[in-house]
Amino acid sequence: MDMLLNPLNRWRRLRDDIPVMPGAFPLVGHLPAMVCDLPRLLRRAERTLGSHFWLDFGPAGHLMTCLDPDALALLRHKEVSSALIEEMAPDILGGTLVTLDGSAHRQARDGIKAAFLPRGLTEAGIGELFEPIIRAQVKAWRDRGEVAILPDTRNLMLKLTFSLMGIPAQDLSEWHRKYRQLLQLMVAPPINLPGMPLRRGRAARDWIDAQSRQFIRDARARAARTGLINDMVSAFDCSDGALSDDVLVANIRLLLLAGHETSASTIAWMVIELAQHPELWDALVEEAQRVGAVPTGHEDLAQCPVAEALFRETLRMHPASSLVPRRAMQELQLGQRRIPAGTHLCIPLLHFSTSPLLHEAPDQFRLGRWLQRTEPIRPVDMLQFGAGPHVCMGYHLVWLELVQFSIALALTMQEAGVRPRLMSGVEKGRRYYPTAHPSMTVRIGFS
Ligand code: HEM
Repeated sequence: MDMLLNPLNRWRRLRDDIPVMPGAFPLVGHLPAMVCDLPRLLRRAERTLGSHFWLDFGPAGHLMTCLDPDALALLRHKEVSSALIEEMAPDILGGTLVTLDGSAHRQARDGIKAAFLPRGLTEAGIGELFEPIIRAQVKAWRDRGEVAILPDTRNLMLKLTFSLMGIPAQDLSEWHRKYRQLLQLMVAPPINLPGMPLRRGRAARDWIDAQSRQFIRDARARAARTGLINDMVSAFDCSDGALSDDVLVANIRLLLLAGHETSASTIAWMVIELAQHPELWDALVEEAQRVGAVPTGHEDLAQCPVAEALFRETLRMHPASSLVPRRAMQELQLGQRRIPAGTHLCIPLLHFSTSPLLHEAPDQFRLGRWLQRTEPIRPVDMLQFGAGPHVCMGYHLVWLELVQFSIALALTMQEAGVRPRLMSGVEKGRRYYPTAHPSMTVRIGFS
């Protein structure tokens, strides 16, 4: 960690009476430590400064980070705005519904949300659409015998996301490259020169948006085609000009991005955990053999409690969205502190997801905490998806695809008499921000 903090920035300062975490670098602030070892940064800040402190997000400025569980209530607070997200990532998320508040947000969300609820997913036959794609991917892994897991789950998620949206899966490797460049904008230094991440990221955003405009034109030309883009275009065209094509393009960009990185990382972690816990693999195989086929409808998911527990525990231990930004619109009480109006806030989902205040033995990967519970899932049990008006729209979709994936993996590998095995270390190279994911080099063998 010491290497990731600036040794020349040691003095303690206060802003609005709240301590600023020392160790920020010029231009990039605490971003190096946030990207490479966020848990340790948060632990150190808590130990030395208490539950409220400022982190320096480089170009995005300082965000007041709160480790008191009261911070979770900010996600539902009427006087807390999401507009800060647009200021922090204008090139990636500008104009998307995740940055809007109040009725503007509701209007944009209403146009899409039904398609992501269990009924919408079932009516559109998403489970049936995904099943052969997932099956083909795990069969390819079985045949190859060993894979670099994250690049492969990203590839799988891109295929699934494209099929969901109704986009033909062409140029997947080019899309991957553009995604990586786009995401770099979240941590890019503000230097707009050729070859720099900022310049490359903006070019990637323009490329992705140009593709989306073409998809929209195609959807309008062939209105009978199915897929989410078609539904979105129809909903937007019915809004009598209230919603422009720019909004549509921005929200397609959001959906392509939101559904890709986060789910790919979660699936990769799921396989890594299965490779590290042979007893969990055995329990999953037993369940897969009992159900006998990959489930396709939401109503079938209840038959797969082990796979569901695996989905929930993987996300609890490895939440893909680690930090959520907000702005206080008026003075707020947060834990023991008064927070002035206008304060930029950071809600560390990663911290709460693995907090002993919310979970017994939080560092242990235990399916039992889900399998043995008798009460229904509460919002705090799925905080990895946020909460309140902006709660993730992809929750039911991710649940479906992760259960489908784990059952398909267990059936395919069991038939071949093999199981997943970890072929490399997992700690080196893992990342926590802007999205959390395992190292690109983690390898899994099937033998
Ligand atoms: C493991 C996978 C995923 C995780 C951990 C995750 C996490 C999150 C979180 C934390 C938020 C709230 C952001 C905020 O409050 O500022 C969010 C919002 C959102 N997510 Fe997800 N997400 C996942 C997958 C997906 C998928 C598959 C889709 C769709 C294809 C999706 C679509 C969205 C959208 C559209 C929003 C914005 C909702 C709004 O602002 O009203 N997500 N997600």
